[in-house]
Amino acid sequence: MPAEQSFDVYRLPEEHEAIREAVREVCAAKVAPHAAEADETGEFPKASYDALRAADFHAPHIPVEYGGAGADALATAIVIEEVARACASSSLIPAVNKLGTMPLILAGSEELKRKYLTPVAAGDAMFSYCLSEPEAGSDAASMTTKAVRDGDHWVLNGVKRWITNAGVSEYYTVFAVTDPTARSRGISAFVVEKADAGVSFGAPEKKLGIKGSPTREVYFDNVRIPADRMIGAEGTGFATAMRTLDHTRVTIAAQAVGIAQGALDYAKGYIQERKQFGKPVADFQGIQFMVADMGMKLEAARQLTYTAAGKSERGDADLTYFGAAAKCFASDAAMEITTDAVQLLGGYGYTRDYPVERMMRDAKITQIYEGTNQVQRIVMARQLLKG
Ligand SMILES: CCCCCCCC(=O)SCCNC(=O)CCNC(=O)[C@H](O)C(C)(C)COP(=O)(O)OP(=O)(O)OC[C@H]1O[C@@H](n2cnc3c(N)ncnc32)[C@H](O)[C@@H]1OP(=O)(O)O
Repeated sequence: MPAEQSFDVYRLPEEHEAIREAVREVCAAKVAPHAAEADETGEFPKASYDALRAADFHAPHIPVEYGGAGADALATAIVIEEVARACASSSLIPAVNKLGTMPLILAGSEELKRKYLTPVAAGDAMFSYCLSEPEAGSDAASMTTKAVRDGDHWVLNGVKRWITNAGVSEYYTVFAVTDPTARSRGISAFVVEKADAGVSFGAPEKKLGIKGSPTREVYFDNVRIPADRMIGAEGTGFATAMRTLDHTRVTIAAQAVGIAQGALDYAKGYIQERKQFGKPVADFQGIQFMVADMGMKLEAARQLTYTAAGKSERGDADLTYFGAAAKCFASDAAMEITTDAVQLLGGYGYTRDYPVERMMRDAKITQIYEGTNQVQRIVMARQLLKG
């Protein structure tokens, strides 16, 4: 291969860099200014949603045939990363729209896809994902929400917990037991609408971070839905849930990378301004070593995330491993980097007058949701050790 061509190996395509620039511009103007307020008030950042929707970044992964932007998994990760760099709560908008719709994209009928993906692409509806329950978190297959067949309908009863955008989303992918004797093979997936009779929501959770992203319980009280709202075949719901997470754990990794980048960017500016002992604190080698470690961990996390995104886009056989590895590594890195950013700002970093304590609180959830990092290690080890 000619020498000049070899420089094109292993770097982002130009169109992906262009997407990053476009998202960054929208976020600087219309998302970042509301980040502190969303954190302070705990209110859904409607201004961010409107700005993302206007630029088609609210659900960029939806395929073109359903009216979406048709962004590939890497482009979607970059959108989420850049929104998270400005406001982690707002990054849950494109991330959860992908999480909620991925079961449909992977396993739904053409009719269901057309009916439900199109309004999400248009920005007229959002989609949430209902897997966890009060007693079924890491052990997702132990869920007890039931769906019982009644003629041409299914009737759902149960409670889902930790549901992002609950109450704001119009649509919900709900996993429910259709055969209690078959554990994971007795779980099926359904589309439920907020407007369906018997659907209601709990009080907003009082959280440490991502405060602008609503997290509530969802209650199903004799919710009667048409049988054609089942996603895929009966009994395939758990596998669909896991396949979905293989793809969307990459988006959590991207969110973690974005939060960490936001914290590093802020801390870099601060230490060059802040003077102690007669010079900027950035001139001290102890501080320089901290910044170097932060940058190094961040770039390693980003590279693993983008590699996993490529595998998500292609549907590679080792996506399960890479999705878990990227989510686990990037979220641990984000926690370390944001904590160090607070340290670099000293007492100021510990106050709400500066954004890094928010970023540190926001980073914490990335080690927990879409499977704790302990679950990610179970997933990775099983993949590494399988025959
Ligand atoms: C406060 C802030 C808000 C918080 C918001 C939180 C929102 C969320 O995070 S939603 C999701 C959170 N939950 C999770 O991530 C769940 C974590 N748990 C898991 O991932 C799984 O339960 C896990 C990995 C522990 C494995 O569970 P386990 O019960 O041992 O299942 P396992 O025996 O491996 O698999 C069962 C079946 O599923 C299939 N399966 C498992 N993984 C996959 C996969 N990746 N792809 C396809 N099929 C799969 C298996 O092949 C098996 O099928 P079969 O019975 O036909 O052989």
